[in-house]
Amino acid sequence: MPDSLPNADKAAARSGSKPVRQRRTAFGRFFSRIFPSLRFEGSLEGQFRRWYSENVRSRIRSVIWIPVAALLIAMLAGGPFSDLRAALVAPRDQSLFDLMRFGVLLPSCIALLIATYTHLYTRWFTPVAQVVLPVHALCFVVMDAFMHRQGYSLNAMMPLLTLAPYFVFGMVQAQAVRTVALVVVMYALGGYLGGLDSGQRTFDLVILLFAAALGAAVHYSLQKSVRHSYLSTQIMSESLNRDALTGIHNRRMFDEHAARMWQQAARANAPIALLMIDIDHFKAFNDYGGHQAGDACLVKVAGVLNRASRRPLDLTARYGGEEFAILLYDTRRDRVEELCRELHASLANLAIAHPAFTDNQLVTFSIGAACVEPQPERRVEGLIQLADEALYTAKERGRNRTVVMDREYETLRTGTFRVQRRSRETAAA
Ligand SMILES: Nc1nc2c(ncn2[C@@H]2O[C@H](COP(=O)(O)OP(=O)(O)OP(=O)(O)O)[C@@H](O)[C@H]2O)c(=O)[nH]1
Repeated sequence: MPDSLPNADKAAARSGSKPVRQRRTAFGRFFSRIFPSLRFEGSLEGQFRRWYSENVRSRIRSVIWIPVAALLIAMLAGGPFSDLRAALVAPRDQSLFDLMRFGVLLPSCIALLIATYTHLYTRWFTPVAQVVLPVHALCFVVMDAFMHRQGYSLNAMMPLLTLAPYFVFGMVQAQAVRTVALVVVMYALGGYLGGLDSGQRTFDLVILLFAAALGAAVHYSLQKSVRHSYLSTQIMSESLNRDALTGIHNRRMFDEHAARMWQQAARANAPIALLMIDIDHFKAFNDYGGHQAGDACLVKVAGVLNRASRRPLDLTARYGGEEFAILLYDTRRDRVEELCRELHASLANLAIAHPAFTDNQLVTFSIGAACVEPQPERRVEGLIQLADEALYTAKERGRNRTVVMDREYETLRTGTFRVQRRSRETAAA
């Protein structure tokens, strides 16, 4: 898919529908040239947002504690410390003021704070904060107008509230800009309804818009660098788990995934299957066709095998050299046998000629499959050993075939197969 396509067109191309032409104004085109969209393609954007919001969770929590603590102190000061309150904030009619502070600001801050400690945070925090912050803006401007009439000013709170969506609440650029726009609209509306002096209102709005624009520019460049480092970390960890030649998962990923799947299956009483696949006579392929042709053959075989692991928990990996492994979760013997037949047929369809044979013989592979129900007292090494033994048997029986083992697992003793294999090799020699 060409990189020059806009995101919407790429998504449309993937889904097979007609591309949606985005109509942009000249200003929109000019703006997007200066600030290109930071959004990632497809599911990566969702992954990034989840990662980012988890990353800023504790920071958000610590910051919300500040207004919660301040408002709780102010509330206490209204009871046993009323003289102190009179000395600090002295509006004569407290009822509206207290309604805003203790009826709206304090409960909503506490709700947000609690959310940061629970599982609700992931799904609900940002949408709720996008509503709560403009409501706070409305409260502040009403309090502002009230304080003005009393001869006090609260203006400093508004620029802080305008910057909070960018730098405190862990929102991505579009969410923060939408929230800040609402904060400014609420301020203008609240200031008008609250009867704030029009000169003061205009001055405050200019300050707010300035803070909003400055915040957006700084947030944009911060987001750019955060996204950049996220992407490099993602690419690095992906390449750590991928085989450089074939692009499928590598041995390292296989080992990690096998151990995790084993534990999961033991907990869920689910059967799992491991297929070990080894290309037949591959040394001869290299010797006659050359290493480059051998590499190309490995890539094609990996492509065939990779199609076998479509479900989320299944995995195809290059186990080493010309050997591959497929792990299948919750899969029984009959399905394994069917899948192995399909794999042999798919490879035959590719019709890769074997250069070592003159009679048009094609490249084939042998499959050793192990089907077991993991038990806590057993280890995943037993599964690998059983599949390995099945593969060895398939080779021994003439190659280009599948051998499935399952009951042997009951009597499996780690290490014994290798001993048996060696003694068989000695007897054959
Ligand atoms: N081209 C290429 N060859 C590789 C690669 N990794 C391993 N090999 C070759 O794979 C061959 C494996 O040969 P053997 O283990 O003797 O097995 P075989 O010839 O396939 O014999 P059987 O498995 O018994 O059918 C060796 O010649 C390795 O050099 C690779 O990345 N590229």
